[in-house]
Amino acid sequence: MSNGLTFAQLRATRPVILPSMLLCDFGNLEREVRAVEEAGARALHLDIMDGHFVPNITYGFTIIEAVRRVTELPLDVHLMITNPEKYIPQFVESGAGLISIHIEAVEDPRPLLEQIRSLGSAAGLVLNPPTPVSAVEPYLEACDYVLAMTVMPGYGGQKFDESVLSKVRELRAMLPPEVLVEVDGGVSAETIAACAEAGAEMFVTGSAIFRTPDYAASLVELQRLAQVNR
Ligand SMILES: O=C(CO)[C@H](O)[C@H](O)COP(=O)(O)O
Repeated sequence: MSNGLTFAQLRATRPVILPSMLLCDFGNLEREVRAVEEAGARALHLDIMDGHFVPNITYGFTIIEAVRRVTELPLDVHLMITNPEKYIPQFVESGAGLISIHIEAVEDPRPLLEQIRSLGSAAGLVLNPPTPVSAVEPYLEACDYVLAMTVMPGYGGQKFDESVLSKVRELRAMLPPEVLVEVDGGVSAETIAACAEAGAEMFVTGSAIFRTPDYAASLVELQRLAQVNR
């Protein structure tokens, strides 16, 4: 199976809401993937945590491969791990169409971003709430998207950090239109419009979908609120 729509095809459908599988029922993974796809999701977000870069531990290649087997949606794989350079090819092989790495995890992200692109996936650079935009600025031309974390990474269900909105604005002003700004953490019906207004066009949402009774209704509402006229 292919790794789904290309990033360019996905970008053409922005704004994009990405359900974060971290919050799904892993005992029914296939059913959850099919449910969000049927609800209208056009891409999925998968969080890889190693217990070193972040305190939590999630899952690895096996789960990415399992999700890849049941959907052709693009998989946006967020690496919250130390030494991401050891694992990029295997994540691409597992089915990751988009891969993001943390600026805080590496000395120089450029070779990794280039490697991700050379293997045919879209390359993203992530910054945590305390990290300034100046830290990622030298590498922006090697990125297809930049993920501004709106919580400290590690767990779903945290409170959205409003102070990150100014960084989203700063990034949007700096980046060419084809490079997208993504937000992740506490993104909900209450916070998504402010993110969109600041310039975000990719929205990772865990609780705001998986902790609601009707995934389709939640996705439609988030999609409506993310629509801003530029
Ligand atoms: O990266 C993450 C946590 O580190 C998750 O993607 C994110 O927190 C999603 O959950 P929620 O929308 O409930 O905040």
